[in-house]
Amino acid sequence: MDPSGPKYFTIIDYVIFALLLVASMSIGLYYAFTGGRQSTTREFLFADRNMKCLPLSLSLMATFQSAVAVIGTPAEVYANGTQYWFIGCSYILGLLIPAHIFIPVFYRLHLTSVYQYLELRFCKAVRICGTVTFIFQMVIYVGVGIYTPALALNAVTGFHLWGAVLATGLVCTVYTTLGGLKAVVWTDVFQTIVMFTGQLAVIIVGVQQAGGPSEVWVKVRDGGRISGIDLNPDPTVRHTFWTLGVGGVFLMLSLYGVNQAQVQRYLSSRTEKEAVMSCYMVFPCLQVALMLSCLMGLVMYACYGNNSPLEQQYIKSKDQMVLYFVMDMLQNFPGLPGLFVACLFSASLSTISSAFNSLATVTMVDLIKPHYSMTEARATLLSKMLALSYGIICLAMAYVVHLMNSSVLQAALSIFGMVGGPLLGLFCLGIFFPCANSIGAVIGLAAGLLVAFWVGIGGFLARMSSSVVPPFNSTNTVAVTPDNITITAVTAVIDAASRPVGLDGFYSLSYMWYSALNSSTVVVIGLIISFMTGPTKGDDVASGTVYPVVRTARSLLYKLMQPSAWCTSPPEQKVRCYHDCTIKYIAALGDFTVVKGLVHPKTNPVINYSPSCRFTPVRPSFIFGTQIKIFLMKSKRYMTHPYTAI
Ligand SMILES: CC(C)(CO)[C@@H](O)C(=O)NCCC(=O)O
Ligand code: NA
Repeated sequence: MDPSGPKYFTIIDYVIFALLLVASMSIGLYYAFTGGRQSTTREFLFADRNMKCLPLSLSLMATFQSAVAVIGTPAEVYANGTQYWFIGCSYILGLLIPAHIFIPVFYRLHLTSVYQYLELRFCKAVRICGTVTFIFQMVIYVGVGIYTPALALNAVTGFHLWGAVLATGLVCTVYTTLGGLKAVVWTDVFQTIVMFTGQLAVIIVGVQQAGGPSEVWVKVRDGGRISGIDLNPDPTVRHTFWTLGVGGVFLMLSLYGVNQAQVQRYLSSRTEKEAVMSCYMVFPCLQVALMLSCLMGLVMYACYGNNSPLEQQYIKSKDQMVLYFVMDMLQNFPGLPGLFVACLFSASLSTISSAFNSLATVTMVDLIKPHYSMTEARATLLSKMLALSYGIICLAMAYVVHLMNSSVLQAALSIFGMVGGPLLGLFCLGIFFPCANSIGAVIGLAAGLLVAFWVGIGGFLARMSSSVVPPFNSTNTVAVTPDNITITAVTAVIDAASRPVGLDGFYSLSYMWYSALNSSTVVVIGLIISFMTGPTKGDDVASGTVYPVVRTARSLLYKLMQPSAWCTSPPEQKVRCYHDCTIKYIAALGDFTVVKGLVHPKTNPVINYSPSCRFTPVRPSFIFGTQIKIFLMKSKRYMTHPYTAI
């Protein structure tokens, strides 16, 4: 291994990199000139609402998997071992909950932007607050996403920094602007394949250079890089099972449950079932992505051990490790460095394009359309101009990120928690708490953002000041204390003394808890303010905007415990439903008759109903699902209460 100086790209590397950009552009152009030629907003922003589950799931994964994860995760595993891998546990609930709670609610409301939900459930002001918060979140995130690969590339290969930033930003802006969501999704698919291929190639060559898989295993095991599950309940420890596996669920919910970029994909699928399936399929894709990046960290450790290029001062930051490793290991494999750089840029392009498209959507749908009426052609043109202007704003943001300096993975995940967390809380307040009102929602969101920035910035400053005066840690103590017995005692004392208390304790909260903390703040403050200002009454909540948690749980429990109570009698009388929801059962209680059937009021509003029923008041324990209004065909009389549907 020759560790000296920066390595340079060969012509093949440049060609491979250029091919990636050309291919992505071509996909954009293809969708600009086929189908409806992107002439309607429905096509430009929702891919004609006709997407299938496989491309959607790859695209869903690609959106929040950027160069940040590709170079940040291996650097984390190299430095601190495989504890981070436990974030994979959070994917289970982090995808099941969106699939079965958020998708059904949003899909059935036929939304165009997820913030429209906030207006339906609360009011216009809440919608605008939500939209602005989202724009803020994505613009910062994209800044990190564009800048990260360019910086790493620049530091290690001498590739021009702002040239790379501009190339990514421009290519991405062009194909997003021309090809709409179809181009975004299909470039995501292509770019995901390039990303996986690049990572796999580096891992394979790396393992070979390190002397084979068993050698890698021995080295990482002896180097203490295989972490067992850490069940320490202390919330200030950066990575434990609890911070990653439980705190991570909230992070995942803010990304996969309520983020416009993802919800837009769910909404663009052909059917609700397909949307749910695509959410399920994200699980294996994310696990593969996580595995590849963790393995890369281990292989890197096997090659360098504790002799990291960072310590040898070949590079300046942890985030340059992966590219240094790639250039170092692959210099005798012309084309492979180019493939990996393509992998890195693929990861970022797929993120940036999704962000541009979703930003254009919300600006159009939430901020412009409700206030100015315009023709479809003008609206589409404006959407395209918006995608373009966000491209330029994000390029400017990349420059701001350039001025800050922290580990990119932690920075990105902190942004998700600090801005995405309060947004998650806002949606949870609406979906799970029928009593929450608009004032509660706005003040709750403000409180959540306030706490987020207080803890986030407080923590950042605290870390900055503590890194000036390096704190004692156990390794320092071992080095200076000759006697083993005193080591433990001294370490324990220092640990106890340095455990942060009071406000410092608050500031040292693990960044993996940010999403959970901030979303809970919004819910708690939102509920308190709602109760103080007069909670919303059940009947005043727009139908379909609340997820009936208690009723769903009760009906599940009921079905489990008393399945025989569901009896069906021959249908004879018609019942008409005037409610926009799917009805599976109509339970007419009193004499306990249940009619089974699947009804959608738009397509088939009539359901057969047994005549033996009398319309006596419902016993509360038998309410299943939302209440519906039904119409008796025979008597032409509206019955609003005795019938419920699930
Ligand atoms: C979104 C998660 C946390 C899911 O593992 C992951 O993709 C990740 O760590 N992303 C970091 C941000 C980024 O890659 O842009
Ligand atoms: Na991506």
